[in-house]
Formats: sequence, structure tokens, C-alpha cells
Amino acid sequence: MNRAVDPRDLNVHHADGVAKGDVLLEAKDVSLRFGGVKAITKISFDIRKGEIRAIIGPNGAGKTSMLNVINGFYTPQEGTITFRGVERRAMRTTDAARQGIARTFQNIALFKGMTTLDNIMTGRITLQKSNIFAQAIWRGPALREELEHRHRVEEIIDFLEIQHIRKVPVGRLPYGLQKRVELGRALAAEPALLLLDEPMAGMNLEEKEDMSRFILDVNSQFGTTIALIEHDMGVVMDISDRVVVLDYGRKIGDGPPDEVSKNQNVIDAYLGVPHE
Ligand SMILES: Nc1ncnc2c1ncn2[C@@H]1O[C@H](COP(=O)(O)OP(=O)(O)OP(=O)(O)O)[C@@H](O)[C@H]1O
Repeated sequence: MNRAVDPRDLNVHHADGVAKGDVLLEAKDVSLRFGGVKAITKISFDIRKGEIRAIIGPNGAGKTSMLNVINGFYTPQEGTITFRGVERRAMRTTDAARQGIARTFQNIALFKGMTTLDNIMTGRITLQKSNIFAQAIWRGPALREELEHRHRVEEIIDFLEIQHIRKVPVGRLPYGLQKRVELGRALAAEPALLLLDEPMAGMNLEEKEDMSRFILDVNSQFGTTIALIEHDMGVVMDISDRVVVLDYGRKIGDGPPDEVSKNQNVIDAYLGVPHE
């Protein structure tokens, strides 16, 4: 792996004064309903700076809804999200992105006709200082900024070992590589909090091992805090520091992987034992 990239150069944008181990994001009594469907009911948990936090649970448990609340896609009817000490109720996804929250999606959401390089470049949009008018008038600064963005993107491409596909339209890439490009695009935003929705879904064992390694490297080398939804329990137990478990929209477990895996409510939920 190319280790010429200095991770400190890649994660400078969101220096936030939150120390490693302190609470970066807190969800408090969050409830989300879609008409009569209760997707999330009074869920509270936190994400600490520097950790890998897994969100697990059976199908329909409310995991993706929770991620969508965190990145501002849904506004909960009740409860609050506090990010870097600032409480918010309603927020647009673009605001969340500007504040340092980036995400990948369960179904890959890349521009299939665009190259790997250009897709990852789109991840820089929220960091762009000059708008198109400034670019038209002040060619010098805008050009310098463009070169800086390109430089950062090339560093990410090296880091993720995808130099060989930088000019390939992503629609032509195998699934595992598309997932890696999507990770690259999220990283290009230099997030303080990276949300990954089922990063290993549909992957074979080797691809899962590669993705696990990249997630661990992003966390340890860039210091990026990561929250991920994952169904593969082996992966969750291997890479996460703490796990929050949802079932029918409620939190039924929260703690280190070995503790959560012994929690009877969690075992029952996965075995499909009926609940009251
Ligand atoms: N946009 C929506 N409109 C109506 N109901 C929704 C919507 N999104 C989610 N739901 C419902 O909310 C509940 C939680 O769904 P969610 O997708 O968050 O679960 P999940 O744990 O991510 O499931 P999976 O593991 O299958 O992806 C489900 O009952 C789902 O049908």
C-alpha cells in the first residue's frame, strides 16, 4: 500500500477542538415516524471522537433511518442531535456535509458514466471556496484551489489503491471497486464523521477483508470517526469499538462487541424470538 500520503494533510479541514474519546455526536430521545410507522422510538446514544461505532439490528430495525437523521435527510418528530457540542433539530443534508458529516449509501450512489477521478472530485464540492463567478473573474486563485482539490483527490486515490482505475467510468467497475470509489468520494469531503451504510453488502470474502482494512486505516491514520451499519457480524465484531443494537425502532443493546454479543435481548432479536 502506498503510504507516502501524510494523513494529517488529509484531515485538516475539520479541526474541531473535540478531543479523541470525547462525545462527537449525541442522539437524545430521537423518534421518527412515517405516518403510522414508527421507524425510531426514543433512541439515545453517542458517538465518540476517534471510534468505529457500529449500528446493527435485524431488517427494518431503523438503522438507515437513524443514519438519515444524523446526516440531516430526515428531521425527527422528537429528540435532538448534538454534533460537536451544537444541538440541532432541523438541518439540511448540505448543512450536515458542511459541518463535516459524509456518508455512503446502501445502494451505491455514484455517477456511473463519470470516471473514478471525477466521482471522487465531486466529494470536494462542499469544501470549494470559490464559486463560478469568482472562478470567472479571479482565474488565479480559482485555479490554485482547483489544483489543490486535484492534489487531495490523487492522495485519496493512492491511499485506496485505485490508481489503475482512475480514468475508468465507474459503471464499468466491479461492485467491490465501486464501493471503494464511493468511500473515496466520502473521504474527499475530509469528514469529521463518516457514515457508512452497509459498506460490505454484496461483497465476497476477499473484498470484505479489503474494505475492513481500508475502514480501519481511515480510522487509525486519518483519525476519522466512523459510524457504520453492517449485517456481517464477523466484520462488526472485528472492527468496531462499540455497537448499538436496534430492533423494531428501539435500542436494545449498547456497548463493546463482546458485551453486546452476550446480551440476551440481542440474541433473541437475531433469532427472531417474539417480543411484547
Ligand atoms: N421513507 C419511508 N417511508 C415509510 N416507511 C419507511 C421509510 N423509511 C423507512 N421506513 C420504515 O421504517 C422502518 C425502519 O426502516 P429502516 O430502513 O430504517 O430499517 P433498517 O434497519 O435500515 O433495515 P434494513 O436492514 O432492511 O436496511 C421500517 O419499518 C421501514 O419500512
